Amino acid sequence: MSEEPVAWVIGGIDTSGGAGITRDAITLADISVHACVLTTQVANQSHSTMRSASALSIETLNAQWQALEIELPPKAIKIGAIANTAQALFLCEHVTKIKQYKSTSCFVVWDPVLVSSSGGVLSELSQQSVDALIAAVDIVTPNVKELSQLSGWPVHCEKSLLAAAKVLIARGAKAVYVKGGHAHWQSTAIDTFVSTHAVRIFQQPRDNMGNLRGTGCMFASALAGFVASDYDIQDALTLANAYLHKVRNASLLSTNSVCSADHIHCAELVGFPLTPVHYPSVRFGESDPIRRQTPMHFPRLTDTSLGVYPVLNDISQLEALVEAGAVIIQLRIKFGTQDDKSLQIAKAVEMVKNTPCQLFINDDWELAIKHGAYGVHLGQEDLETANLHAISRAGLRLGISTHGYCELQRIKWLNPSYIALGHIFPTTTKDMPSKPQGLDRLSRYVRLCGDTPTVAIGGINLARINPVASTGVSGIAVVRAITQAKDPAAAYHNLRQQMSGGEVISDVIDDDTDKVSTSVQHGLNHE
Ligand SMILES: Cc1ncc(COP(=O)(O)OP(=O)(O)O)c(N)n1
Ligand SMILES: Cc1nc(C(=O)O)sc1CCOP(=O)(O)O
Ligand SMILES: [Mg+2]
Repeated sequence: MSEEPVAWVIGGIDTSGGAGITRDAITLADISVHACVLTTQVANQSHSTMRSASALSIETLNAQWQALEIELPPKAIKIGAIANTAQALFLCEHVTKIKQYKSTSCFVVWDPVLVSSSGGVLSELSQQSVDALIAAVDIVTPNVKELSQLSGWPVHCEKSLLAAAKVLIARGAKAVYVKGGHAHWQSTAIDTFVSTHAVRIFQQPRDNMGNLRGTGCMFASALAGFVASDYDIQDALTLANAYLHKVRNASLLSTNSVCSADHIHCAELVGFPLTPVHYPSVRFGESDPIRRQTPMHFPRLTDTSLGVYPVLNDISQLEALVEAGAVIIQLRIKFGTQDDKSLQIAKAVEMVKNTPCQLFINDDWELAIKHGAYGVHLGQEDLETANLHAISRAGLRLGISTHGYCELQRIKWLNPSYIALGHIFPTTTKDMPSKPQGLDRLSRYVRLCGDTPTVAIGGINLARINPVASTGVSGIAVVRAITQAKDPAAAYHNLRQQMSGGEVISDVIDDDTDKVSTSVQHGLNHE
């Protein structure tokens, strides 16, 4: 059996290979996802014309479904062209069932291909079957024209686009992602995600779009593939958007594409998007609070070789760690009155005065300004309420938490002093709504941050610190590994030593960080 996650693609065969399930399978292979293909119809077409299309029977569609269901269950399904109402109702019923009885969840994308990119009408579905399908799947990915057809509303500007997407939500859609590639009113390429509780706007420079076929298929199959690879929906959308941008760039640059005929391009294989240039900038809704004003810049860090970054619950361990040589320390006081916090922050600022230690205050940005701290650390939720201009005007540095591609691409707008990347391993210090990222993702995030210093956080201890350091992060933040140590300064010293090449016992992701840490500590003591 394949080690790769499995995604099913259900749709038409485009005989030219430019779009349809052939293109879906190529896209999934390009991002290391195993594709199972179920055919709804055969569309006899070249890149420029469609001659005819013949639908497969429900029996044949069902036979394909049954052949796969037990042995190759999908983590995600991408549905493309559906030939007729009977097929739409079949898919509705089976998607609903597979989502109900599967122990692992199955994410379903419907790319509502109503007209082929070579100009042919691919399907006419009854309103009832369209509505049922919209409500059965997890996300619908129309372009502007398809959104207008599905919603029955004219779409001619951002406002009407949002209104039409909300019409689909009101009809039972869980989420809609509108591809703005051909939206004539946009000067940049803007894709809009609308769900029952969130709006995300993805923006790319408008490249010369060329005549690349199958981009809708590629986006939706890449989205299914990234969800099958365990990315959450907003990260999968960010990655699929970046993947498409990379495909477009590569395909238009290519001069020897064998598919290039009459200026119609076939997509190049490009693999996982790794470089910042392919990634969209992201806004959390039309009125994202961090976009209230022009792009901001926070002061650079004085020393960017951060090393071990102790995150302390109060000031009791601060002096010892400053003396141990910590280049950066965070005061993260979660309990107590404002008066008590104010007192501790004032004392902390005094304690690091005339030392090289860069002191960050977590959350309490007003107290940090009041007492003249070096910097402030804020999470995504804190950004909704903090006065970023006040922090910037006061000359404080800003560190920001992120937990994946989407948040990372959102906060780049602020040009923070450092970007925190978490949580890398399981942690018991706080409840995390997201999954642990692991080392491979961490390496990729570090690359995406470019010149901005990075900090890894979450479940890092003596056993794990060396592989974390190998990813190239500028700093490694720890809470328990220092605050729960008998001798915090010695723990800091050991972590720093291990970071630069000591023995590594294990790189397992488990929830037993303290045990691993203790066993390595003993190992070092015996040396
Ligand atoms: C270095 C570093 N990274 C992440 C965090 C977490 O910040 P936030 O998401 O605001 O959560 P709280 O710390 O406030 O619980 C951090 N504090 N430091
Ligand atoms: C405070 C915090 N923020 C995280 C994030 O991912 O944003 S993880 C985390 C807890 C880190 O604690 P420990 O080193 O004890 O695992
Ligand atoms: Mg916070």
